[in-house]
Amino acid sequence: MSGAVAEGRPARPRFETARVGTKAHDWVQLLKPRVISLVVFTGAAGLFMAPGHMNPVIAAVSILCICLASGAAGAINMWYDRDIDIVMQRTATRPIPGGRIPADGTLAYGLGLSVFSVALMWLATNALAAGILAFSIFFYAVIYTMWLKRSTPQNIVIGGAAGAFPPMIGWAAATGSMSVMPIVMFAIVFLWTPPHFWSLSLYACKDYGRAGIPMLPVVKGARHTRWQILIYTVLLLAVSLVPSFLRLSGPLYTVTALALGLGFIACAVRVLREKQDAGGVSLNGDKAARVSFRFSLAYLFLLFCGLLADHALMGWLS
Ligand code: HEM
Ligand SMILES: CC(C)=CCC/C(C)=C/CC/C(C)=C/COP(=O)(O)OP(=O)(O)O
Repeated sequence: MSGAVAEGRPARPRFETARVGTKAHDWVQLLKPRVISLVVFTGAAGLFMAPGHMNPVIAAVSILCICLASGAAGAINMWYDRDIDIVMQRTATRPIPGGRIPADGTLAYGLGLSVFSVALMWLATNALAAGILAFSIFFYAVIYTMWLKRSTPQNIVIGGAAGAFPPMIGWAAATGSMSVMPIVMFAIVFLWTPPHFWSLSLYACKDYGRAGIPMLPVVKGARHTRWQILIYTVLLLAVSLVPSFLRLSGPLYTVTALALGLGFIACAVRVLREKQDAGGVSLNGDKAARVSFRFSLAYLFLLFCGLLADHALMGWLS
């Protein structure tokens, strides 16, 4: 089965698909390693925030499982999306559209790693962690990639849940149970995903239009997307302060969340005020949106660093 290409889509443009790196490098690229790095960090943060002491070897295996599962889901995503990746400039040189890795091999690789990571998580920790891990793979590979991505401009709002599960998986691996803290961490990543992705989509909009993907700027326009980015950064600031209101974290985290949240809102305001035409399209090469996308990555990393540092400090002081 392959992802259906919408009828009437323009013939694929010619992009540079020259060989990039080695075969081993290509197999690693199928896992979306740079995205994994942040996914794994949020999973590890969930694990380290959990109460009690976890055997360090089991902790390392749990983090490895999140890494492999996230990569597996990324490989299945690349297998299914091979028909649209080839028409988008940003993705045209990926291993499958570049003709360097066969599609069937990618599917087998993704499915194999999925089964392996879930089974290993179950053996090493518990059924709850393995269950949420399996559901995350399913959510990203099937619900987001095969269904929502091609059918609704709310694709990444709902689909963003897939990338928000890792803190819950980390916590479940450490405790075998669920609690308010990992659910708040889930909510933070969930609300972070729209401004993260829509910032990028503002300057990758032509690519998505060409591929027939109903991303928000393609369907509702750039101006609507700019407002949505601002709305979500405000919601994100509010939710990021929940651990402080519930007294689950201390002043170090509160200051970090406030500073980063206000910084992200400032980025969103700059995106909104960017020099633009009547349709909201930037006249400035989407400079503000590029800054906002880069800030989103720093935001999530530093916010969770703040949470961990605060947790360590409170433990040390008590
Ligand atoms: C449905 C949810 C999400 C969507 C649609 C999305 C989309 C994207 C896209 C299209 C890129 C550019 C990748 C490229 O050019 O190859 C990107 C980059 C990135 N995303 Fe996301 N993302 C989502 C969720 C997440 C989550 C949950 C995380 C981690 C917690 C994350 C971390 C990253 C990182 C670290 C990069 C930079 C990769 C690089 O430097 O090449 N994303 N995202
Ligand atoms: C534990 C586990 C399974 C976690 C899953 C985490 C995860 C990989 C979340 C989604 C991140 C992402 C890069 C989405 C983009 O997909 P896209 O298809 O819209 O982007 P593309 O056009 O670059 O392929």
